[in-house]
Amino acid sequence: MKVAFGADDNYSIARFVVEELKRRGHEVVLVGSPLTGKPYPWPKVAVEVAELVASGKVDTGIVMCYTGTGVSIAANKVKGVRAALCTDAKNARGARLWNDANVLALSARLLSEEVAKEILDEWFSVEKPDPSELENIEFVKKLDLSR
Ligand SMILES: O=C[C@H](O)[C@H](O)[C@H](O)COP(=O)(O)O
Repeated sequence: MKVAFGADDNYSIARFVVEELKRRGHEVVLVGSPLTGKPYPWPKVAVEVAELVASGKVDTGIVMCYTGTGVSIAANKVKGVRAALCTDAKNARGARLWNDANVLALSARLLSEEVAKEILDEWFSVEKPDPSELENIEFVKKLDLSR
């Protein structure tokens, strides 16, 4: 898969996730600090990754900041993006299965290498949302609260 990855700082766990994605055979498009090594504002990281996902230039996106909250909030401002802050594998599975999430938000503060691998396992193993959730997912897709 083609995966956009962005982080606001050059966290060691960010570098680990990028290497893990490549090891799994994904093509990684880097946004922000893992590319430049310099701090990059979290809203910019999130919106740049989200726009790559919304435009279909990549298959999925991963955003990371210290808490994971800022990037998840900002990514969700981009129409067509459903970003989910996931702190463990079960929530990552739920986000794909029940929410059809297309951007994974991660917390550099909380994430260990072991949990990162478990989260990626689930994120990439769910191919389609649960049919029983399609009505809810479609409802969310149609939401446009911009005034
Ligand atoms: O939600 C925001 C993120 O957790 C940031 O990573 C955190 O605020 C640190 O950002 P900065 O390095 O700009 O202080």
